[in-house]
Amino acid sequence: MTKYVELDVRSEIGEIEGVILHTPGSEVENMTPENAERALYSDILNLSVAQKEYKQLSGSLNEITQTYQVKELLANILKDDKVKEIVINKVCKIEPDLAIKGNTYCIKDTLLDQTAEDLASLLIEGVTLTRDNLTKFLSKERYAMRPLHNFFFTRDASMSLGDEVLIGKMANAVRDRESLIMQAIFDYTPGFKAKTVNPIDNPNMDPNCMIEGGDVLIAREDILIIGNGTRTTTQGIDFILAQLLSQKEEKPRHILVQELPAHPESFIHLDMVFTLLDKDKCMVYEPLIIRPNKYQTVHITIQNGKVVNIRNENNLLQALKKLGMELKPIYCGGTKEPWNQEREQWHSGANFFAVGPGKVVGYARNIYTMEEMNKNGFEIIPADHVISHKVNLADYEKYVITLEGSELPRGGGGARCMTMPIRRKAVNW
Ligand SMILES: NC(=[NH2+])NCCC[C@H](N)C(=O)O
Repeated sequence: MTKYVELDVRSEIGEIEGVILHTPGSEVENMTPENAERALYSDILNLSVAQKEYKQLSGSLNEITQTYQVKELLANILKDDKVKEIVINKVCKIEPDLAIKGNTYCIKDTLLDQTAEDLASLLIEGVTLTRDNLTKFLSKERYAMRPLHNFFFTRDASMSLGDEVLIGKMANAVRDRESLIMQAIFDYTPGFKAKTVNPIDNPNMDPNCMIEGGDVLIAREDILIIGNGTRTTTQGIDFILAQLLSQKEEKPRHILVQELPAHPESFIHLDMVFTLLDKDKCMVYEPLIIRPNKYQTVHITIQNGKVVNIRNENNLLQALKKLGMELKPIYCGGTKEPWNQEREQWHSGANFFAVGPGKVVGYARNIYTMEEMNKNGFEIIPADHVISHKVNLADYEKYVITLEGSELPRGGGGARCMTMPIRRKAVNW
């Protein structure tokens, strides 16, 4: 690592100055139809195609900003034997079978014996079960320690909020090790300056507390928009609320909560139905965000360490407008056919990652969404043209860099889900 980075993220759209990625590896293929659901997948990805598409994301982001890879960051901190021991002990705390001597899955000593690089790979890709006794031979499990199938969605297990990093309290145990790794990276990487906040360190944490980064959007320095659904519970949002209250700021701050449907699974996070694109534009899945429906929008105002108001709003856009943020919605799947809206939302068509105001990354396959973006002044630029320097991004005021996206969306997310920003420039509102 070359320079010292102070974490600082106070919007969704400020010019990006650093982002954490994880290139998908063998962990995304290592599942069977039987356990794909347990892995939180609707299908099994083809790794070579997924990696080719992923290169479009990482390659174009490399042209724009400093990128970091989880595996390299992890290997780097594990070089310190003390950190290595702390990390392994923490992993064994959340996956106790790994440390119980005589237990089928006990591999703690094997983990301790690894070099930093190998350990980093094993912690992400998993450790297969050595079938050296009858129980292990007959076991239906392939892994002693399971792969982290979802880690290329780096958005979810940790989130930058100002100069702090909130560690995700994952809804599913299969993703818990991701949070642990991200916290270790922020706590021990000498080149990062960031304070981590982890709900599980709070002795009074509500057992129902769940928070994932796909649900937490920073609209403006004083406005958080948080999805409430299968991945982030009301208790999780109350944890964030309590954090903000403890800062006792004089200036009012706002949390807008958007309730999400539990089905289909493409509604898992708020960023699958709503993302910010520019100072005055956002991407919406219209049936949920704009059209009247039973899913509530709640506005919480806090000031001087107190909740001064909590009320229902008609919808997210109206609530934002009252706070002085008037956003023009661009429709995922176009304006005409609910059929196309549904299809493109399913393929993460609403999930855009902003590298600056009016400069975003998304999937090319969602052609009706792209048509709408184009109508709204965004130039459509294939990632390959950025990587091969066929275009100069500085020539465009507003653009979408497009990733092919036939394989990656089958993992259940898009460009925003695959990026964990750690630093953005202030927005000149
Ligand atoms: N921020 C997001 N929308 N992330 C998508 C994560 C998808 C992943 N398969 C999961 O179920 O956890």
